[in-house]
Amino acid sequence: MDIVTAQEMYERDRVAMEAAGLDGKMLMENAGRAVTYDLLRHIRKEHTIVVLIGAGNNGGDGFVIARTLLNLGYDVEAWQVVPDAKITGDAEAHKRIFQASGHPYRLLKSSEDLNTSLGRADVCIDAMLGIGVKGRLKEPYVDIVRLCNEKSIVRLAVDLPSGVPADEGQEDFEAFQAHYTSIIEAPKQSAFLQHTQPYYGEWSVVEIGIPPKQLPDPRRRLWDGADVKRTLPERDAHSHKGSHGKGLIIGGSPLMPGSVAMTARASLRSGAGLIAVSTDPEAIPAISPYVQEATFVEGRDGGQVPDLEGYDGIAFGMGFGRDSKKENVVERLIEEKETPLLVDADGLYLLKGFLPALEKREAPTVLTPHPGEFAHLSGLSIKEILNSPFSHSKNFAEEHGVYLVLKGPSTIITSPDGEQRVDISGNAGLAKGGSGDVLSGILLSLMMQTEDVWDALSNGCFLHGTTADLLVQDGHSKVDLLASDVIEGLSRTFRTFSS
Ligand SMILES: NC(=O)C1=CN([C@@H]2O[C@H](COP(=O)(O)OP(=O)(O)OC[C@H]3O[C@@H](n4cnc5c(N)ncnc54)[C@H](OP(=O)(O)O)[C@@H]3O)[C@@H](O)[C@H]2O)[C@@H](O)CC1
Ligand SMILES: Nc1ncnc2c1ncn2[C@@H]1O[C@H](COP(=O)(O)OP(=O)(O)O)[C@@H](O)[C@H]1O
Ligand SMILES: [K+]
Repeated sequence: MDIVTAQEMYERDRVAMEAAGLDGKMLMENAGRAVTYDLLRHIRKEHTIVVLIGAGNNGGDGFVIARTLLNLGYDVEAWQVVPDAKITGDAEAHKRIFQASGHPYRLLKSSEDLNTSLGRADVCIDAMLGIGVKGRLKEPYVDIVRLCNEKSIVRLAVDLPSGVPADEGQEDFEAFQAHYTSIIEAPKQSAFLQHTQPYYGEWSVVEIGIPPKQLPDPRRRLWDGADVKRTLPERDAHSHKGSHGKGLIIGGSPLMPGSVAMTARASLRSGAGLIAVSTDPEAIPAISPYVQEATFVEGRDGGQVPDLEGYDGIAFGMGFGRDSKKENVVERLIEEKETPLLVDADGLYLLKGFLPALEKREAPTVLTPHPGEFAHLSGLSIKEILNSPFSHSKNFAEEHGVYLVLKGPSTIITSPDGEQRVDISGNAGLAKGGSGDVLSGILLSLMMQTEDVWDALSNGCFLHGTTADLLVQDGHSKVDLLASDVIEGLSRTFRTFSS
């Protein structure tokens, strides 16, 4: 499923109109009806419903929704919150159809009247502003949004909660706080940002008849279970351990043995053929009982670099420590340019001074920062990153020729040529030390089992988050879930998603 900016959405509407001959009124009818039937999942027959209708095409959708609900016999009060002169174009055409159907609407004169109406209602449908919103809300919307947000009422939004910007990059806004949003045609960037996503509540997307084959590709999409089923490689019946990749994991230290232990175990649970660990010798007794299938390599005494040859993939950095005396390892890893390399955690701190050297690498380089680590690497602030994660990830991945996995509740995976995939699986149970180490192990393993690193990374993020979701649905809670539970839970996820 594509993820779009407001501009890209307008382009889609234009394609539908010009290339396919669907006119704006048809699209609005389709949108309003599709949204109505989607919203009905949250409405009961005995509910009293207020539909709030704004000045643009989002308001036009509102007239279609109000009419459809009234036609179906629901108890609806349609409120036009702007003067008549503001309702123009397709929205005006649908207002006329609404009136011709014999339905009355109320015109907002004072927010007091609306307040009384909202006080009686069970459900409020926000069809005031959509992708056309610019800057902070102006009156009358500010007042209305505040009234709605303070009422104990089911709040449903059409396309976007009014006031939420469609695109990344805007942090100063006030908005309708939806419990559920019915998104038209494609999710907008703001459905995935930490500061805007909570306004959507739960959401899903309705199809409105725009012909998919004619659409420009935004090179930005949601990666879902169907994508995983389609792309996860099958394990060949005639394979041997060498067929599934020999991986090296460099990390861990006497005070942080668990990190590398979990990366190694997650890697093996995700199908890697062989895993070798390079760690401080003092850490080995803590690691080996947890992951008996792994072997250990020599060469971490006194800052030595282990032998890097003969591996199908290397993961570096988890629990490694940030002592700059260990930077020689980073230099050597970058030189090993034909082996795929994943860098996480402390490795990302040590990598910062060597970023320009990354472009010499021939095999894929994968960086898996959370926003704090990405801030360190990029020199941006965490706030800047959270505000515009799509564009900052894209710029960084293109500039340094790397795959960037920017982790968070929505994880954005960017390829060196700037294509982006978003994984929204997972839950707050993963917000715990160790989750990232497990993810690195899964990613290393999947990278070694296919030629397609891009799919491997997307699938790895999805399997990691989905495992946490399945565990929380059955047996665990978000409170008790541990990173090591996710490793053991992978069995079930692989059974579900591999063919
Ligand atoms: N064919 C199509 O295109 C289809 C479109 N569809 C639907 O249309 C929606 C997009 O419609 P849109 O472009 O009319 O924008 P929309 O969000 O309704 O708002 C525009 C109005 O908002 C006002 N306004 C802006 N900022 C403001 C602020 N801060 N505070 C206050 N007011 C502000 C602005 O005022 P102005 O700046 O002009 O004074 C203008 O009057 C889209 O989300 C989807 O729901 C579907 O029906 C499918 C077919
Ligand atoms: N609230 C959340 N919802 C979904 N996934 C989350 C959430 N919090 C964290 N995660 C996931 O958990 C992992 C955390 O990684 P990271 O921050 O590196 O953890 P650590 O370094 O502590 O192991 C990432 O994959 C991230 O996407
Ligand atoms: K809206």
